Formats: sequence, structure tokens, C-alpha cells
Amino acid sequence: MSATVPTAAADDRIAELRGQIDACDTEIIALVQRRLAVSQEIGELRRTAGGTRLSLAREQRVIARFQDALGPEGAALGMVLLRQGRGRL
Ligand SMILES: C=C(O[C@@H]1C=C(C(=O)O)C=C[C@H]1O)C(=O)O
Repeated sequence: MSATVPTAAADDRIAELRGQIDACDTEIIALVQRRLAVSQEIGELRRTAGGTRLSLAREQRVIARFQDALGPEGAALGMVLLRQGRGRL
């Protein structure tokens, strides 16, 4: 016997869960903005100290972390975050 969830109950639960997704997205957006600001500050410090703006070795470690935690799509997400911080190369 399959349990059928009444449509109204399912709709209520979906609305509730979407509220949770919206809350997650709000946090993710704030974290991405914070990450970007930190990354740009590091880039500026390295540039004014006469170094390169990017560190490919560090970027590989960042990507590997996303890959290990989230798989191939995680690696793609890590790449998006790195690209966002690069601005114009
Ligand atoms: C923020 C840094 O500078 C750049 C930006 C990185 C990032 O956004 O994670 C990583 C490496 C660098 O290319 C850093 O060296 O840590």
C-alpha cells in the first residue's frame, strides 16, 4: 500500500522546505560576498608587496577541497568562486 500525501499537505511542506532553501541561499550569498572581499584583500596585499596576484598552488588546494567534499560539481563550484575573485587578469 503506497501512502499518498494529500495535495494541500504536500504544498504546505514544499512551501516550508522552500523557506529553508531560501535561508540557505541567503547564507551562501553572504558567505560568497565575504569570501570575495577576503580574497581581494589578499590579492591586494600580495600585489603591493610586489608578488603575483594569484597563487596557482593555493588554488589547486582550494579546488581539491571542494572536489573531496562535493565531487566533480564541487570542483566546478570552487572554480566559479576562484574566477569571481580574479576580476580582470
Ligand atoms: C586569496 C588568495 O589569492 C588568490 C585567490 C584565491 C582564492 O580566492 O581562494 C586563491 C589563490 C590565489 O590565486 C590566496 O592566495 O589565498
